[in-house]
Amino acid sequence: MNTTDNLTLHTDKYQINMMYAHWAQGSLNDKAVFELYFRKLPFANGYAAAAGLERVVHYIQNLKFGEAEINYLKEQEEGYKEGFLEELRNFRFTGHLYAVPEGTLVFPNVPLIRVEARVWEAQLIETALLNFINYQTLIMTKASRIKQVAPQDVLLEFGTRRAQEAEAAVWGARASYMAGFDATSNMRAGMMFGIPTKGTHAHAWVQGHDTEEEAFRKYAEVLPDQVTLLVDTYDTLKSGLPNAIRIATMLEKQGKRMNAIRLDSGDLAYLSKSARRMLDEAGFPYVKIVASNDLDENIIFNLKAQDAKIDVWGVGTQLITGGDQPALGGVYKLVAREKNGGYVPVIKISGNPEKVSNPGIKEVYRIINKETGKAEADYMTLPGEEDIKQGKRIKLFDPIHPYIHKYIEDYEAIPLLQPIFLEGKLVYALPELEQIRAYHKEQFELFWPEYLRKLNPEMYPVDLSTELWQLKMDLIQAHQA
Ligand SMILES: Nc1ncnc2c1ncn2[C@@H]1O[C@H](COP(=O)(O)OP(=O)(O)OP(=O)(O)O)[C@@H](O)[C@H]1O
Ligand SMILES: O=P(O)(O)OC[C@H]1O[C@H](OP(=O)(O)OP(=O)(O)O)[C@H](O)[C@@H]1O
Ligand SMILES: O=C(O)c1cccnc1
Repeated sequence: MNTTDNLTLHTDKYQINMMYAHWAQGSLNDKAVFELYFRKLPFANGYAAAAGLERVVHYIQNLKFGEAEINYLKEQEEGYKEGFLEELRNFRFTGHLYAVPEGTLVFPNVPLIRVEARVWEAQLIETALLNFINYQTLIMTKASRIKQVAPQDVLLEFGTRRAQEAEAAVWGARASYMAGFDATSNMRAGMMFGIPTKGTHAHAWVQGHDTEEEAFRKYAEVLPDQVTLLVDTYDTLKSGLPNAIRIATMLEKQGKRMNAIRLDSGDLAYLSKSARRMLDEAGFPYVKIVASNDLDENIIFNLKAQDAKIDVWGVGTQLITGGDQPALGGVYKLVAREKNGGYVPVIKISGNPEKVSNPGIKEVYRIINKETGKAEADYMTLPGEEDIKQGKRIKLFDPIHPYIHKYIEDYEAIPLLQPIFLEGKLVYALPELEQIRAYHKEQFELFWPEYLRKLNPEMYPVDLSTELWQLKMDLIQAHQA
């Protein structure tokens, strides 16, 4: 095996082949503009939470074809010529990259990233950008849904053992934390990102002793300030709880308080209520109840409806894998290309109206109604449009049914895309994780609850300016002709 930390070849072969063809026909320096966006929200949610930018920044900064990469390319059946490989030796990202900050609530068809670069730079990075943004945005959105059903409870990310490999585990842990999870069980994620870490113990600890009580006692002797006992190895109510209560009693004699018990099987509503009663009656109202076992936002919501007495939720598989939706379908599409010294907009036509791309380089604004303080729509324009910059009256209309429209005058237009790299130089100070978490939380204030609810949310409007809409119609017509 040839292991490598260099992600430059973390791309699809067709990107390299297109780069080669651009080199061969002499167009490698032509500029191109690509936008990354998704067309459909995951989990039938009303919003997604943007994530992945930090990983993108590190990736772009470290792009470099080293000798190992060049040698590997030499072995390929395509027979790439030496001149091309020589060009790759000098490769670095020299373009502009704009992005929506991590933690922003985002909606279908809004560009999350815009890349303006030499065509072969822009082409190379497509695969990795989609890989990072699709996964992290998916997991942050899932975590955000879970946070919504248990906003006051403690949420622990337990997914590593079921994650789609190691990098997914740590970046998924980070995405969960940004969405409002309180800690992760993954120590590497804790070390890499400064996320708080938490852990209880496994069934193996109990099975590895002669009795459950002995296992609990030994654990409490070694970690008296961190005692959370897993009570379901043999019989939750008949054995686990009475033994845990013995340990809580022992700890009190030492002037200490047991943290919690953990339930990991059975009817979590019934068991948590029974456990709460037993703990309270024994004089331990402060001992918390942790639950785990294939939880997701729907089960947690249901357990709360059943008045389950659970304070802390450990969520693994269903969070870190996306559960009911294993991938976000974000795409990266060419929207403009250099021709005769300027940019010309391009479009991708499809029989499915939702798949027809929005042409041209676009600015995206979140339109906030000043009277209500709430977001009215996201609004995409072509770069030169002045009305929005001067705060003049704009028309908001549904791009598929344009007769549905209204005008808005008293608004604030917040640009969503921030410059991250300009001419290859990083111009963006990556925010601290805590800042992203706080920013994500604030985002919810901007939206009416109808757009945010977990089940059957209203669709938040994503509109085109009249000029942009007209350009799209003209290009569709031109192609049909
Ligand atoms: N009261 C409840 N209401 C709804 N769902 C519940 C309730 N209690 C547990 N669940 C969920 O139902 C599922 C039960 O799965 P399963 O039958 O595999 O668990 P188990 O047999 O009790 O435990 P295990 O297989 O881990 O020993 C889990 O996803 C769990 O979170
Ligand atoms: O259920 P999740 O949401 O994925 O959370 C993580 C699970 O990992 C551990 O289980 P373990 O690997 O020991 O397997 P088991 O409990 O399913 O037998 C833990 O006890 C949780 O049940
Ligand atoms: O700390 C725990 O209880 C834990 C961690 C990972 C997976 N399951 C449980």
